[in-house]
Amino acid sequence: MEIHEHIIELPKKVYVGNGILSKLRDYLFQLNVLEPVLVVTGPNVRKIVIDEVAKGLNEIGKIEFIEVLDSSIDEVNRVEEKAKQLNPKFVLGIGGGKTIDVAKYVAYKLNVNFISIPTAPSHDGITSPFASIKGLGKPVSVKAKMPYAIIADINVLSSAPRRLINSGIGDTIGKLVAVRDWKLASKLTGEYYGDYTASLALLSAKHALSCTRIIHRDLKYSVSLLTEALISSGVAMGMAGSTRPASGSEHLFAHAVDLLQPNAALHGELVGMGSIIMAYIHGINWREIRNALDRIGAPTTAKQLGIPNDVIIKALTIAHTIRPERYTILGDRGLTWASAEKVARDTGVIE
Ligand SMILES: NC(=O)C1=CN([C@@H]2O[C@H](COP(=O)(O)OP(=O)(O)OC[C@H]3O[C@@H](n4cnc5c(N)ncnc54)[C@H](OP(=O)(O)O)[C@@H]3O)[C@@H](O)[C@H]2O)C=CC1
Ligand SMILES: O=C(CO)COP(=O)(O)O
Ligand SMILES: [Zn+2]
Repeated sequence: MEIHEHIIELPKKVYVGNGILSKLRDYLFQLNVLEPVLVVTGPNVRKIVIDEVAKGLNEIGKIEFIEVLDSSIDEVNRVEEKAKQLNPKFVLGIGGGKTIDVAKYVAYKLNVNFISIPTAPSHDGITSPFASIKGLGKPVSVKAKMPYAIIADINVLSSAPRRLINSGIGDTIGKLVAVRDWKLASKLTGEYYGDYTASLALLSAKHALSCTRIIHRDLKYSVSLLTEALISSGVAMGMAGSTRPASGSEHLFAHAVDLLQPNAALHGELVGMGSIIMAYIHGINWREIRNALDRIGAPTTAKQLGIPNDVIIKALTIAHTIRPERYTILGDRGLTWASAEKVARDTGVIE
């Protein structure tokens, strides 16, 4: 068997627990965080966590905050300009996926340490060495910095709006399809398939499925399970050196919808919906995925998201063009309009 040559990137420390943001100061000392520090956050998040964060950062020394509105290259450039003036030793990203991506990408460009402090369990970029930046020419993620450390406060994460929590479940359930696509590609094209990283991604998906059964009675425990699943999916990406274990045809559908109708839905919501359709095409248990998403109130129909049927069908017909180098069940030619309409109707995604 040929040995695949690769570099494994992993975070140095991962702190997970209830109310641990109050110990931010201690963690930063443990991590030898040196000033100046640039804190990248978002306008909503800043209001929610600012007091706790400010307390923790008080004794560090020179700190500056910057708020980002989206994960566009323009926002990256703005944060980078600020960073160049400050010359930070550490960049902290505090917020949802977009904020973390911008912070992570700027830290990568300037080669400074990055600490990931998620405030919503909505995506697996919490730990991955990749960032989704809009305006770089492709709707998919690019190489960025593996977080030096992650501080995941379950109190904060479980207080996030339920829609964001559900979205993280959708992003994670997507791995059931992504791993299928990867295995298929390895059989058809000879692409390297990493058994270990694929298993890790699948394990995350299985735990996300369990979350859908227990979240009604134990939100905090479910969010802690989900957070670990998101972290280990990110670790799978770091080990694989690519997002392959975590992103297949279900993500291509999500990226395609995002291109056709930007901001129509959260990333994980579209991934969840894409997973239903792609599982159907793979011939695996798509009903289990749909039922799991229904159970938690995550969207399983285009109507729930206010997305017109034509957008869903068009997205399915262009999904294979989004990342042609990554083979999936959609093949090289993708779906015709008629077959896209049929799969979307058969799965109940469109009426
Ligand atoms: N790098 C990677 O490997 C991955 C990247 N992604 C990317 O992540 C992004 C999706 O992230 P997602 O988090 O879903 O969306 P956003 O980052 O857009 O966050 C959605 C909203 O939630 C708010 N928010 C965050 N935390 C809280 C909280 N605790 N309470 C109240 N509001 C909160 C944010 O506020 P505010 O306005 O303050 O930001 C924002 O308005 C996509 O761009 C996707 O491509 C997804 C998966 C993997
Ligand atoms: O969202 C991701 C993993 O959940 C990253 O996927 P992409 O590489 O397709 O952007
Ligand atoms: Zn994703």
